[in-house]
Amino acid sequence: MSYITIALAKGRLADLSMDLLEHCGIDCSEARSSSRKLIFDDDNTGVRLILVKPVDVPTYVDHGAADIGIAGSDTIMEYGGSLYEMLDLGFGRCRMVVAGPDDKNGGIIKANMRVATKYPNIAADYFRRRGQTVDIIKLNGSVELGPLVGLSDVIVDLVETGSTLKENGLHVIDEVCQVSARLIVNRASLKTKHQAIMNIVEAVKAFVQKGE
Ligand SMILES: Nc1ncnc2c1ncn2[C@@H]1O[C@H](COP(=O)(O)OP(=O)(O)OP(=O)(O)O)[C@@H](O)[C@H]1O
Ligand SMILES: O=P(O)(O)OC[C@H]1O[C@H](OP(=O)(O)OP(=O)(O)O)[C@H](O)[C@@H]1O
Repeated sequence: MSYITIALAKGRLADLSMDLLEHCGIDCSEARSSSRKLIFDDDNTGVRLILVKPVDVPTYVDHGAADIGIAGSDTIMEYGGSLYEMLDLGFGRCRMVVAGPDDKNGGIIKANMRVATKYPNIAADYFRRRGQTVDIIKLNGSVELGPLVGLSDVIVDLVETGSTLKENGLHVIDEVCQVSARLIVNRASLKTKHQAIMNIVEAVKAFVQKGE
């Protein structure tokens, strides 16, 4: 059987992504309940789900190992590549910000600042557009530690409730962009499996629009 493969992010987007697909008739029950398995076939719909690290969803889709992916716009933007971004799914909403120990007025922005971030491409692009030379330090988590231990002057990271910043004495200096989950499609798959992919895209779109 030739499946349509959908890459889903493990972690905080997983449940909402599976809710969405289940509303579109795709069985996610095994993917929800299984602990270590990574690949799940629904023979009724011809959909294969694969579970990957959130940051890797664009990689699987860009290389054609998945036809469709659901990922945060932060990871899609950071990856770059030539993916089709088909839908804003409206969940996983947060903001990408520059934050530091001083607020807007005090935090601005000395020459040759050190910027800690999980998003080196987005951060570099933001400061390049401001005409500012910075030193980017790539981290993989707990980014808020950077300014607290003298690793960096500021961070570029996600803020949702603001409690991580607050509990670490950091303030938003500027917003880089809004973030939400997106449905992405491999360029070649959209040509070679057009109808099957558009059936899924249209079903997801109808469900998302109903919730708006
Ligand atoms: N408060 C938040 N913090 C981080 N990401 C959020 C938040 N709210 C929504 N998101 C979205 O959820 C996506 C996945 O986040 P998640 O924390 O599951 O993965 P991750 O940060 O890559 O973690 P890990 O490295 O532990 O796998 C992010 O890329 C972002 O689009
Ligand atoms: O504004 P808040 O609601 O506090 O959410 C923001 C925090 O959540 C994310 O971290 P995550 O939980 O993914 O952990 P990480 O440090 O390992 O990236 C993000 O990187 C912030 O640290």
